[in-house]
Amino acid sequence: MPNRHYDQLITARWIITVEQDGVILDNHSLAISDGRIVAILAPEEAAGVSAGTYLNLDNHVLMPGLVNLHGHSAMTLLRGMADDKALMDWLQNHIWPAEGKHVSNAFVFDGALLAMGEMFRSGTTTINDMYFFHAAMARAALAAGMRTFVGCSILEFPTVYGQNADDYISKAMAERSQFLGEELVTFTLAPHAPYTVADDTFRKVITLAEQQDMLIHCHIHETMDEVNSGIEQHQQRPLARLANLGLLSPRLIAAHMVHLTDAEIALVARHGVSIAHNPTSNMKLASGIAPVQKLLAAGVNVGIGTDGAASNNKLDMLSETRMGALLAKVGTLDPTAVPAATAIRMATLHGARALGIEHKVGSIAVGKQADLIAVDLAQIETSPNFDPISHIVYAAGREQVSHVWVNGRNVLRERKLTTLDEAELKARADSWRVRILDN
Ligand SMILES: CSC[C@H]1O[C@@H](n2cnc3c(O)ncnc32)[C@H](O)[C@@H]1O
Ligand SMILES: [Zn+2]
Repeated sequence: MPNRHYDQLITARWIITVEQDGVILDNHSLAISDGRIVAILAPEEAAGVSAGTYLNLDNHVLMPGLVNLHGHSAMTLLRGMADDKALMDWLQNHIWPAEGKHVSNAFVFDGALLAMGEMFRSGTTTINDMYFFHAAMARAALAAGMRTFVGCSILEFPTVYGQNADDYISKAMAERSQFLGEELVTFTLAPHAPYTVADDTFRKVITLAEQQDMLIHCHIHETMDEVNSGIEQHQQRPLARLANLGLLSPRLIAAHMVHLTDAEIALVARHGVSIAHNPTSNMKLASGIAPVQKLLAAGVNVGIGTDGAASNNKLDMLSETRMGALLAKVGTLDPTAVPAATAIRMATLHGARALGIEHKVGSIAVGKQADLIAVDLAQIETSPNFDPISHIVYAAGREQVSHVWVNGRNVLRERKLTTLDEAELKARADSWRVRILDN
């Protein structure tokens, strides 16, 4: 092999590529140039290579960055405000009133930066978000250096951000136009849920998404109440209503999908819908257990999300991956449901596939962007180490995430954020706490 020069050479004790379940590369190196993985080198190949920087991760797993497939980043500022409630009580009596008083450009910017700090420190490199004040969210993404899908919320009723569905849509498209061409930022259309969005609006969203080639991100079948009240109001289950409207397609990311019949699982499989599974939020709001094992068996692309920090209350994709594996087992009484390698694949490649960026991120392969994380396994909590894949899912904590790169840029180094000021993030969060308590 010719003695090539690369920007960075990262050598790790173990590399989990996620290209093939269960495969681990020992003591291999990744050569990175211009933010991309340009070579995966065996020890003897790496010996003669030169690079701008060298990093040896002797006790670490190097793996693709985690893709958080459903979140509301700015809701970090409402963390711990309303716990131990069911979804509708939580939303209508606590969260929506608080959002009505406090959400603004500044709230979204500060809350999103706080979220990104927390997400980097737990190994997330991509967030698929949905909230309000999208330009503030996009500015936060660029400041932090996080790959971000900015979901533009659409509802029928007024909030601090919009008056009605048309207003939400026109604001979304105007804000999107300011960020076209930004590699890290992609806008999506986010009709909130079947119970807050009318048929005509769903039709407009479908047309616009097709015209502008945008993804659609929507909460669907999160609770039994949602399904039952949908039947009362529309004489059909919400998913059937959405299918009749033409919403089901590969551009749809359906968040939650907890309550599904076997026929509905076949329906979403047939239409190529992706699902964002949010195990902790579904447990905490007592929404139920999504039929993940059946969905995977039917060929549905299921990724993992945290939901917002007001319903989780962590933005910790490593822990969420563990929860996804555990909840599948308890939900089916089958310990083989969602094994560790599958859980990792869901948290990485499946998320990337849902977002249409599987060709760029989600696994470690030559040609992909260097969205990577390193997890230090030389800790008491992960000793002894028979199987790094097992440890990533079942034993390691987010405290063990040592390094994170997005597009080859090192945004977390030895657990220190490089693009964000930790003291400033905490100070701003606390000043929001004071403001919220005063009102
Ligand atoms: C359209 S996104 C913003 C909107 O959604 C609310 N929200 C946060 N978490 C959930 C959830 O799990 N189900 C339904 N709605 C949720 C958030 O508070 C915003 O108002
Ligand atoms: Zn949500």
